[in-house]
Amino acid sequence: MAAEPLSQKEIEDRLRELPGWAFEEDRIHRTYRLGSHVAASALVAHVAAVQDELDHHSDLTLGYNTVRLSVNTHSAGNAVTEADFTLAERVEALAPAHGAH
Ligand SMILES: C[C@H](O)[C@H](O)[C@H]1CNC2=NC(N)=NC(=O)C2=N1
Repeated sequence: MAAEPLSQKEIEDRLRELPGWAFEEDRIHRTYRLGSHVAASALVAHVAAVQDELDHHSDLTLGYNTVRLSVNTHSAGNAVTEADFTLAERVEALAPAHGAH
């Protein structure tokens, strides 16, 4: 199934429902802050499992107490698609249980 790039307006509308997420350079991204490095690592492991489940993978960056996700859809010519927002919503749903904000 070919993923369709979302329009600029669709991206802006979807981002309004996702505080903390932003669009930049053809990607959507968010940085989460956590209470410790181990907590941040646990979030990375959880996100990695969801990404394999969805077969959709962000660039996932672990810092000392931060986790950054940056994603677009390679198969859509590196444009932002519905699949990127599906991943963002899944991560938003699981992040609070890790103490991420
Ligand atoms: C073969 C496999 O389905 C593809 O490589 C998947 C894997 N993860 C992916 N992740 C992202 N972000 N974009 C893709 O197009 C993509 N394609």
